[in-house]
Amino acid sequence: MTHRIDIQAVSKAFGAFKAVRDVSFSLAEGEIVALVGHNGAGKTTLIKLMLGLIRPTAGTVRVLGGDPAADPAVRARLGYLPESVSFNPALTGRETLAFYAALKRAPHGQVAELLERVGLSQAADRRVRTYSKGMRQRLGLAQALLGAPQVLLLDEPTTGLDPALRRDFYGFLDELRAGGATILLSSHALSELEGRADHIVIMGQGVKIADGTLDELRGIARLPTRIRVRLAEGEERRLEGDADWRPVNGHMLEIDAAPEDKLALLRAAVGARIADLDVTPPTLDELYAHFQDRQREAGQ
Ligand SMILES: Nc1ncnc2c1ncn2[C@@H]1O[C@H](COP(=O)(O)OP(=O)(O)OP(=O)(O)O)[C@@H](O)[C@H]1O
Repeated sequence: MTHRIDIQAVSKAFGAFKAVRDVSFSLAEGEIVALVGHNGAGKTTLIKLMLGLIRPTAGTVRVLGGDPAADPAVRARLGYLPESVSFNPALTGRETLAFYAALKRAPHGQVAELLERVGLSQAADRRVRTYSKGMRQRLGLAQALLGAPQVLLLDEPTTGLDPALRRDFYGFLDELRAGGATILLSSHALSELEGRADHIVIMGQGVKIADGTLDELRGIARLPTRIRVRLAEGEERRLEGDADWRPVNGHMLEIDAAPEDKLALLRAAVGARIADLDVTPPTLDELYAHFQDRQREAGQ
């Protein structure tokens, strides 16, 4: 598989402070990767390293086969949406994008095309000061897409967007991925990443503490899956063969199933007369808390 981004044993110190320590991961073509971690975990530092804005203290950062800090041609093929995007409020959306197109030496024709693509055509000639947060974020994304980049680095892109706009935003990222773009997005909003990121890199205090698909992370963490059943009318308040089911709300039973017990417990549940069944695997929030606790216990 071709790696669009390859980070190998990268450390970055600011003076005596080590913001990133010995981090390795890679991003393949057409992949959406989420970089998650608490405030100060090192996410923005990693993005700046990928953008070539800063150089690693140790290790190598390769983007599109080159060194982003040394090769302007590599940087020209990257799109970046910063964490807090601020535009000149006196310019219109169209003027703003034309300004960035000139800076990036992107064809001027892309301005109208991208405004259309992010759904801002109607508002293109209005001043940015009149834009809502969602419209500004879409203008930011249009700016990141100038020059048709193969790699997009998006720092907290959905902060401040309402659920409908977030859905639109992720739909848009799916379209870009289908076109072959590689997308890295940093986020605190873990729940919204489920089912959206192909791959998750969890950072904690400058160190990578976990890395994998959601299923892989679940496999490593071995957290229980919650099974909840509602028994059919008149059924006894217990399930055969297991005393560990807890009664909930008087008419339901619940159990936290270890991965190896899950199927047997589900069979026991569907073998009884039940009216309903819910199976909830560990969420990304729970996995994140688990990996953070593990890191704390390891005293890193
Ligand atoms: N130029 C710098 N000089 C000194 N320390 C820095 C510099 N840039 C970042 N740091 C420190 O490095 C650590 C990692 O910061 P970074 O911005 O990468 O975190 P982050 O994961 O993006 O956090 P957030 O979610 O709050 O944006 C922080 O403790 C920060 O204070």
